[in-house]
Amino acid sequence: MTTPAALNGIRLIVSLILSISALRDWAKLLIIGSFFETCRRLLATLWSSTIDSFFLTASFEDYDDSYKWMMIWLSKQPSWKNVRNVNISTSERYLGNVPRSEEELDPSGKPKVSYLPAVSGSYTLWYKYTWMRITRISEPIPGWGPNNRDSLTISILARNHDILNTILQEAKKAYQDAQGSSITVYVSDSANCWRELAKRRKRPLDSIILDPGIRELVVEDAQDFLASKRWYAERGIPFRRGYLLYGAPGSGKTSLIHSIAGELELDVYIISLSRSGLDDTGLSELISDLPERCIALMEDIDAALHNSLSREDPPTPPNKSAESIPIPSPGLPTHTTSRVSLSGLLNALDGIGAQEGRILFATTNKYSSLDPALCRPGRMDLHVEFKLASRHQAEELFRRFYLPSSPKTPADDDQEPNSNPAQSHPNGSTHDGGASNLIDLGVPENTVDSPLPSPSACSEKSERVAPTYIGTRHRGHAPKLLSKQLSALAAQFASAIPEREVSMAALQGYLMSQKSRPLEAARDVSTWLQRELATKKAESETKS
Ligand SMILES: Nc1ncnc2c1ncn2[C@@H]1O[C@H](COP(=O)(O)OP(=O)(O)OP(=O)(O)O)[C@@H](O)[C@H]1O
Repeated sequence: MTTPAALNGIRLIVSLILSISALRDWAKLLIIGSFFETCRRLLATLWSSTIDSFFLTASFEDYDDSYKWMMIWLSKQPSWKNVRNVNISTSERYLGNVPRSEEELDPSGKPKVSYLPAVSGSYTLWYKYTWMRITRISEPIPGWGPNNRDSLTISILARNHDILNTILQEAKKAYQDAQGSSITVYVSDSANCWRELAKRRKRPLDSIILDPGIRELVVEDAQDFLASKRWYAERGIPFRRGYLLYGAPGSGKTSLIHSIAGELELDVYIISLSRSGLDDTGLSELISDLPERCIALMEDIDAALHNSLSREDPPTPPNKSAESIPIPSPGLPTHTTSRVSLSGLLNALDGIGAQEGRILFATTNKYSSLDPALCRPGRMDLHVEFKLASRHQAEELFRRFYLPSSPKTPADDDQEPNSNPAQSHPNGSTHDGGASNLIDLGVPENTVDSPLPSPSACSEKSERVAPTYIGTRHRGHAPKLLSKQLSALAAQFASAIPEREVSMAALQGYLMSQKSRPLEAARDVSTWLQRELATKKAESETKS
């Protein structure tokens, strides 16, 4: 209870304080200030709740695919082109590395410029009679040095989510349409996280020329597997499938896997067992982070075995620095200090089965050197052998290589001027009247490029100094051949190829050297072949 004496005391103190004029002024200031601050806060709350009820705000972070959707969508907006202060970009990075369609490329094949929101810029845009504000912010990521994280914020003057949903659907579709023609390839980084390496155009399956039935065997098996999820679940069998493609180098193993990925619309995750710093735990992490439907690819698994895998955890090699260990396969890290053990790999492969719908592809050139435990069903269910080129493959490769890329005109079928290329003029022009312009190789006789000219061969007997080079030059396009001519040339080419002696990659390399000269390609293949086989023999003698 407050006694009257205490009340009198308080009253006395207050009147004493108020009697000091400065204190009185401060009190007034305090009250007025508080009043205005309260009003300001009220107004701010009112404003933000008004904004919230009229505006929709959505944020997109650059680590999420939706950011790429929006960037693509924005770059395609007609009204966006009128915006001032934009970033001009020809880089694929901001647009998710999606391959551009033909309309988005300039005549030289380079991407046309894209207008992108400038960093720290705000823009207003009209879309379907709706006003919106777009802000792009770039902020440093703490602890990641100069790396920045981008985000895009879109505020739309709308009461409900319909317009945002429409934009998102449209943006996603634009992205997927662009992606429809490509597959994404991922690799793991040193922190054992998957990161996008590249987008690759889908390779048509029929461009992989194998012995009859092989391509269909693998593709149909994979298709059937993906469609059998329930079958596996009902029987309690882990929903997994492993393919081991083995055989000659350059026979199309990797190409087939990428092509199948395109056919099945699956992304490819490259697991490099020989990656520096990778150990059993890291491998399990990587595998458990794979998405539900994808292709996990382990290339040259024998090289990884040879270099880094053992039954037990391998000891650190004495007196041998990580840098001195050779690289097992191209495109992968240059040095290996991988500490993956075979048992770790086997466990990880079984772990793959625990996840739904993953397909594992492994390739090797040394089938016999693989541990039987690795190859057993359940880990590698289907083993497919890839051999050196057969005559059939050589013929098909030739046919595809010189197939005209422009659409076939009816005139091609109507005019069949000279179906026997052996009768054509040595320089490639035919002598049959009206259709002679269909084949005009435009090269003088005896000007066949050597596929791998020695530097000295390239630089000799020329008055002006000829460029010195190794490799084959890329020259123009082949003349248009009629289908009969193409078949005859392909047969002539294939008849010179011995069964299973050279790889498809070597044949492709030879045809590249004759890119615009199909007649010479068929005519001179024997000469090239002799050289090729002699080189191979010399190489194998050096090895043994
Ligand atoms: N069967 C084939 N059909 C079409 N092209 C082929 C075929 N085999 C190889 N090639 C061509 O040869 C090149 C190398 O092929 P790829 O990398 O697929 O061979 P690989 O068997 O995986 O070789 P490696 O075992 O050395 O990795 C590619 O450019 C590919 O186009």
